[in-house]
Amino acid sequence: MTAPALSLQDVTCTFISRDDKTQRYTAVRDVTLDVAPGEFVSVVGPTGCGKSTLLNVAAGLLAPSSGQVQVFGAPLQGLNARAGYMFQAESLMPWRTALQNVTAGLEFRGTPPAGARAQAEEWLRRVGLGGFGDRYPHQLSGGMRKRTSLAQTLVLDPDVILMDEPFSALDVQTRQLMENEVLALWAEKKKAVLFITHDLDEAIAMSDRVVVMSAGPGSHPIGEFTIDLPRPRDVAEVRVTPRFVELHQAIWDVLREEVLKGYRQQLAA
Ligand SMILES: Nc1ncnc2c1ncn2[C@@H]1O[C@H](COP(=O)(O)OP(=O)(O)OP(=O)(O)O)[C@@H](O)[C@H]1O
Repeated sequence: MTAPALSLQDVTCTFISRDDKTQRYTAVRDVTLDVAPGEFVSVVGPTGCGKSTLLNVAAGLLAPSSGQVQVFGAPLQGLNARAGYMFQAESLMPWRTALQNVTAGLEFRGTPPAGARAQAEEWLRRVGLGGFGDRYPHQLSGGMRKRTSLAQTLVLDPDVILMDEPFSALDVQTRQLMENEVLALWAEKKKAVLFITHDLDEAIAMSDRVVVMSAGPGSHPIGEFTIDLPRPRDVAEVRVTPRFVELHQAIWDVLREEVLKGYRQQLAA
């Protein structure tokens, strides 16, 4: 049996409160989650339940308080060199052009400049920004900046792609375009994807599997659903199919109570 591309095993993350050092908060507890090579898995859950924490653990940016992480069967130590990470926030350097932003990671890796430039140009073209390499981030629309970030992530050819609500800042139409583009790129290369979102529609439309997290503290998976919708998918069209509606209903039945719990906790805080 092939090892999972990413495997979180009994991962617990406890933080020390910034205001009161005697206070501890366990964001996630005993989380076990695998992503197979080529599999697209989404994690949904109420706000503040620890989704970003899990992604940070998978990226090797945060060491779990207990439990372990394996990447293609090997224990993760330090940064996850086989993973590419796409954040919710802007990740572009404003003083570099789109092309220079995409080449940055390759240069850092030591790719010779001509090769780095050729690969970056190819990726900008693939994300639909062929003629925009010389623009600075402030000269690009929000969607174009996201496309540049996507090229910046994919140019490094990561085996595992970690995405933390990458399109939440976009308008609905641009978002759906980007979701379809990501699915098309993913279908070409079939990398393992761990995708964090609070949007259940997005999770179902994109994924092979949706994992539902409970509200915190001590958040953990409470449901797992295989998304058997045929591919290739158009994220807008698939949402109106009877099977999508059925899956949405089944997942929402599990998620609803957790979202309400999370909301009450936020109000109390
Ligand atoms: N470095 C830290 N120190 C202290 N507490 C933290 C730290 N990082 C996260 N937390 C807490 O852990 C919990 C989980 O945070 P996290 O950002 O992972 O949740 P999330 O599910 O991604 O939230 P959202 O959906 O709102 O983006 C939150 O209560 C947060 O305040």
